[in-house]
Amino acid sequence: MPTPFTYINAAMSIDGKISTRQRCQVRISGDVDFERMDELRASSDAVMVGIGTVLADDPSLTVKSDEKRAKRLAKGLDENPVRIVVDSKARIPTDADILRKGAGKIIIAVSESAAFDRVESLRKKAMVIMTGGDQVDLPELLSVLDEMGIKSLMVEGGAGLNWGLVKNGLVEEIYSFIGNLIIGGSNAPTLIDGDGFDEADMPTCSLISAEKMEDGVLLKWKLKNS
Ligand SMILES: NC(=O)c1ccc[n+]([C@@H]2O[C@H](COP(=O)([O-])OP(=O)(O)OC[C@H]3O[C@@H](n4cnc5c(N)ncnc54)[C@H](O)[C@@H]3O)[C@@H](O)[C@H]2O)c1
Ligand SMILES: Nc1nc(=O)c(N)c(NC[C@H](O)[C@H](O)[C@H](O)COP(=O)(O)O)[nH]1
Repeated sequence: MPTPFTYINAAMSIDGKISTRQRCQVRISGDVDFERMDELRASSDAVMVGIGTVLADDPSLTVKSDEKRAKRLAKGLDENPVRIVVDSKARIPTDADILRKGAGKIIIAVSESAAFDRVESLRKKAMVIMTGGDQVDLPELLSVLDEMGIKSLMVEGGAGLNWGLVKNGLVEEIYSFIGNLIIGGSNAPTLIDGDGFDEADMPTCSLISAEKMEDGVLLKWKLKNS
């Protein structure tokens, strides 16, 4: 089944954490990285996050630069990419920034385990795609997105969604900015959490580039998915 070109973009600490043990947002990267992230958003058909990220960070996932939004409009695109939340149980608050801020299509991906009334109230604010029994079926979801014309998909975390996508062999590239701080804590989320791989199943990557950026480094990896 065809799926979009899917890549993860994240910022992590020296010790691989993407936020604190309390799951509080931490400023890991500086303005240069946020500008790069905005460029990626503007050049992608869609941007996706997990519900954990919405509940922790309340992102809007909009393109921040007026110039980049104008460029998208000039190309006949919406000013923002399609914004997608993977939210198996339809837990997203109706006043989440993603539902309130910015123009363009919003998709909430739920599973059959989501409460009917939650799903119905979300339908008033966003398009709802239902896949999977207890959890969203990520391969099926990505295939539906591809059929809808979404050919490039930027994933902005968090740790659980990143795991689900990598485990299913759906991620082609990972861009991680490593900032100059140490967060620590065995319960702080890392770039990829979940159950973890057995050694025989660990995906390997080839390094696309390593670039010094501010007081950190931007690593770009290509996964060798079988
Ligand atoms: N530094 C960064 O670049 C960055 C970016 C995004 C998020 N974060 C941090 O990550 C943390 C959130 O990560 P998280 O792991 O708690 O939440 P998450 O955003 O990864 O969402 C996880 C949720 O996705 C849902 N899900 C549905 N179907 C799934 C499937 N098939 N596989 C996996 N998940 C599925 C589940 O409900 C799961 O609880 C926050 O602390 C946030 O600040 C950091
Ligand atoms: N590149 C990057 N550097 C960081 O230091 C950091 N903490 C994030 N974290 C990503 C996170 O998901 C943010 O919450 C969204 O980038 C916010 O998105 P909005 O501006 O609300 O659209 N990302």
